[in-house]
Amino acid sequence: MAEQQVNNDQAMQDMRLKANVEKIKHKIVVMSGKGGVGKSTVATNIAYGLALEGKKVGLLDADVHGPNIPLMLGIEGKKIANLAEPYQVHENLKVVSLSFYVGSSDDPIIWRGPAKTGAIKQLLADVNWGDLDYMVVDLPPGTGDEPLTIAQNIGKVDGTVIVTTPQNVALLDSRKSVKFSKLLNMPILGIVENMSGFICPHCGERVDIFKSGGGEAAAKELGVNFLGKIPMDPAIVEAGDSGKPFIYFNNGGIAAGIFTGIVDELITKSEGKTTEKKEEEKTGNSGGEKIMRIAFPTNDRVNVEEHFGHCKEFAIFEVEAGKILKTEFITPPPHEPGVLPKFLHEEKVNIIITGGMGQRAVDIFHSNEIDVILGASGSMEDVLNEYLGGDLYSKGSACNHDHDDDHECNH
Ligand SMILES: Nc1ncnc2c1ncn2[C@@H]1O[C@H](COP(=O)(O)OP(=O)(O)OP(=O)(O)O)[C@@H](O)[C@H]1O
Repeated sequence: MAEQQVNNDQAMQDMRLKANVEKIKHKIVVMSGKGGVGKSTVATNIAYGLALEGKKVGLLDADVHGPNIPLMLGIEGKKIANLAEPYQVHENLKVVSLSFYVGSSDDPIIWRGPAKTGAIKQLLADVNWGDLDYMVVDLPPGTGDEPLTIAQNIGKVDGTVIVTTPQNVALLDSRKSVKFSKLLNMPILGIVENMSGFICPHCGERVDIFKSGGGEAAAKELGVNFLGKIPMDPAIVEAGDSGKPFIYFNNGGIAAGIFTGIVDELITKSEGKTTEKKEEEKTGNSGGEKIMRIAFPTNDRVNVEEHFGHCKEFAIFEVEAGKILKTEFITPPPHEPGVLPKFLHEEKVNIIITGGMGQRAVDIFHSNEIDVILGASGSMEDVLNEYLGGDLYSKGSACNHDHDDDHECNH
């Protein structure tokens, strides 16, 4: 009799769970081969980024042993009045963490497999998630009970995001997650290489403290998509500790741009289309396509000259909808502070791509409505194709000496 009651209860829970997950359009599962690689940071920023794009999002912190998400969202230790209601941290973002249901946040959670499985199923079945565009699930590291429970109960998943670090062991760490995703029929949305290089807070330049590119190489070798390299940025820790995710502050820096790019790619992959807002950002125009004029300093008409202030000429590529309409070479006036930004503004240039430049010069270009991309070297054609393919981002100054035009970083 008692056994039948248990079976009935389980069947009822399965029905509620199914009804709940059917109301969620897209599901993204964030996982990693090992701990401490920034999985929760990536999951939180993805969820918040989707919410900022106007999507209705639920973030499920399924990391039974180290639920960090409440800390990152400033709701650590908050008591939930009604345990069936998720915590609303933004008008578009609801959060549920296992930490809501245990005593102190300092208490270690020691649960065995069946208890973990039961708790996660309950969060899916009995929390009032409502209609959602996305559910983002932050899994504990590895491939244990929790990932299995999620994969078996959440229904069709858009895919997994695998977070790793830049070192060589990334391949080893990612392999298990890739295998696990494939075994459970979860498509892989891509690998994120986190803590990849360090962004100098003084000049914004990227320094590769550890090795770089492990995650990217792992993606290549495992034949899966690479979503991007997120640098180590002190602002990410500060944001995490302040209770608002990094993407919320979007400081216009490299890491913020990469996070936003990842969110964008996930939307494209999940929904098969780019957001209208992003299209506008790409074209700079809410109507038709905008013609862009992209300038490179050059001395030989082939390669990018790293020092924009001392180039013989500027190559200007006129581009529309990713196609080069024309190329011209113009001779600049003698270099004096402020002269070249004004000159290029008059030439209707929108973007300058070069090797190095001081912050003061960058600011003057910005005040002349010209975007600056730094760290470029080699053939202009390759760099332009990288830019048009969306793979080029500003890496800070490419040169490692002080610029006469006020590059002041002394790291
Ligand atoms: N790109 C980054 N730059 C600087 N700090 C970062 C970055 N990514 C994560 N961190 C910091 O590293 C710490 C660990 O990150 P996080 O909790 O996201 O890792 P995790 O992989 O989820 O860990 P766990 O194994 O406990 O689940 C946090 O303090 C976070 O703020």
